[in-house]
Amino acid sequence: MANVSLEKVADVLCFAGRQQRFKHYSSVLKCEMHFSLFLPPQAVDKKVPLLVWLSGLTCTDENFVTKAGAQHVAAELGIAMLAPDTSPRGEGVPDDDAYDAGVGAGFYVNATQAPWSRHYHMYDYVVQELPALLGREVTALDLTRSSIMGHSMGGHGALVIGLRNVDRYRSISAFAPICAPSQCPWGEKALAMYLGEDKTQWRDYDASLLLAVAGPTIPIRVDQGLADNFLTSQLMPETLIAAAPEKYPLQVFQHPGYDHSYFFIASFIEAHLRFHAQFLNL
Ligand SMILES: N[C@@H](CCC(=O)N[C@@H](CSC=O)C(=O)NCC(=O)O)C(=O)O
Repeated sequence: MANVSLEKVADVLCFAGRQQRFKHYSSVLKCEMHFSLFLPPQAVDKKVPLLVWLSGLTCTDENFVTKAGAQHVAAELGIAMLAPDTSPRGEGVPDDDAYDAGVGAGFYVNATQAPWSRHYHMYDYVVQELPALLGREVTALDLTRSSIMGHSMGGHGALVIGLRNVDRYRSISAFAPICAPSQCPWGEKALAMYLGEDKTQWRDYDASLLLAVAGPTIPIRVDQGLADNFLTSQLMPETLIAAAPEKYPLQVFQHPGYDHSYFFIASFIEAHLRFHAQFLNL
């Protein structure tokens, strides 16, 4: 493996914990990447569990850190939070002019189609490379206690990654997730571009299709604003609800008046952290 050492580029006191940012070379993505990590105050003298946040289209690792207001609850609950970037970036990484493709829009897949397949392996980056790196370099983390959450494209990523790795994550939550990417314009465009036109190759990245055949159950919480302008065209929570096997532990909360923004996320992030804490702090 190439150089895997971490360079700390920011470290700020926040609710008695540390809000940190790191730079490293990713051998999976073949470029330099940044990620953000919040360590709660409890990490000073014991190992703490990890909650992974996956952001949506156009985001970097910093949107969640600066807009969601999650640190005060994470500090209280003793939970670390990891926010990766949303795609590979930098010189030589292919991009697209549109906001919903290429840089900032990695869709948490392993691309198989040129030119994307050289760098766009966000699934492996989140599931394999980052946990391995953190396990080696951040001794305060207890990675046997991990959960995953996200927003929109990142909600899709959290559902897909959690459902495909039930042995690694204890719970999943999502804000306004893309629930059926095989059937909505954002998903159809991205999956065709990254995985090709053969829709059988898309199944492993469609949360509704994965949930329909879910074996071991992993608790899921979804929150959706009803004034979200992407609700009917892109997100389709009704497809996820319909796909859930009977008695599956899926909770979906609908909120009149809330839109797709980080103001919605900030309004309910505490509920998500407390949901995950039930499983992480066992
Ligand atoms: N620019 C686009 C919409 C972009 C957008 O809304 N991005 C969301 C995530 S959407 C799904 O993945 C986001 O989180 N933006 C960053 C932020 O800080 O708000 C358009 O104009 O339609």
